[in-house]
Amino acid sequence: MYDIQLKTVSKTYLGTNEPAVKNLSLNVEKGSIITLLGPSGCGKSTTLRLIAGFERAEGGSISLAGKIVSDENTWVPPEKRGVGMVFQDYALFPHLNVFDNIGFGYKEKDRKSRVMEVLELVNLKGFEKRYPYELSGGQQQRVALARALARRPVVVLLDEPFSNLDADLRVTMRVEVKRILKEAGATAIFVSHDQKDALAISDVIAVMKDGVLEQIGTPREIYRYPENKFVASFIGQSNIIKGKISDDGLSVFTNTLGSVSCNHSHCMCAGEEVCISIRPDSIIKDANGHMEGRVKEFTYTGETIDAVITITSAGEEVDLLMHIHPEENIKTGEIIRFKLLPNFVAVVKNE
Ligand SMILES: Nc1ncnc2c1ncn2[C@@H]1O[C@H](COP(=O)(O)OP(=O)(O)OP(=O)(O)O)[C@@H](O)[C@H]1O
Repeated sequence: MYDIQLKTVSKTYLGTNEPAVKNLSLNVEKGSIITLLGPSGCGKSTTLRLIAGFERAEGGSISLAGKIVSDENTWVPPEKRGVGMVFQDYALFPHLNVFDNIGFGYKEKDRKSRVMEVLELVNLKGFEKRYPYELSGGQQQRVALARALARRPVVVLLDEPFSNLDADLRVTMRVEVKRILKEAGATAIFVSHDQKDALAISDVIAVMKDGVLEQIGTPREIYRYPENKFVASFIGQSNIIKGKISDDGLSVFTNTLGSVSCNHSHCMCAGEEVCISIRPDSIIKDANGHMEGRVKEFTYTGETIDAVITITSAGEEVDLLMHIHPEENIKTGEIIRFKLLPNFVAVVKNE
């Protein structure tokens, strides 16, 4: 059962020529967390606003919990859609304490017990009398989430909820927000331009570009089998190299790396011009490796050494980014031998 269904939804803002969202179709299963991921201006927030009812689509239909809330004949206003929103700046009422922020607009008989229930869910029991200015960023975000969940919404929409948090807290809150949403059994859509947030929190990632859905899949599918160059480069680091599918269809011939075995996620024909996406972790430094490259530059990050090596073959040069164990000592100009592991080598469309 889908809690959220978008069918060929489009939206063009007044005074603009290009649609912000073009023919977008999306199904979100009940209880799952999906992230709309993409660069600035790709239409993520517009999609969220269309679902919430803050914007009106000019085509297509939107259903929440099986009921149409927007199509050419139907318009359900935002307050009747059963949507809980968490904004980037949390949008808490500064003059209300935590209890009243969470219970704001909630008029059911169980107000007190419901507020206490969600306070417990977000680990803020004992904070009910504090005001937003007396809370840390992470605590404010928990209050915003508790407020969104209090009314038992059909779906929770979160617009860049981690962007105001510092790096450490961001990592903690990813785990915490996921736990809270899962415990509440909520169906949620996140909007993010941060691939790490998306990989960590989502059951499904929908990658967008220029108002169009480029690829949708689990974090593993998206990372391992990117369908095109944009997705490969946007999610994680990737080396993109041109090549041609071999006659048996099992590998790709490249000028610089020779024949490379790949994970084929898409049907490719022998002789087809493609690209391969090689994740840096697939390039393994190995004294017995059958390929070699010269270290062009490197950066020590603590967890790894990010090294760019130049491979020269048949008069062609290509730079590859690889990860080297941080205990290793490498020098610029040094020749290192390596091998390629096929795990994170994927064939992507050459477009
Ligand atoms: N109210 C508006 N009027 C006109 N154009 C708009 C309006 N809101 C957004 N746009 C345009 O629609 C496109 C999509 O914007 P949107 O805010 O959905 O992108 P986004 O992916 O959420 O970006 P960001 O990550 O920067 O928030 C952009 O080109 C933007 O300039």
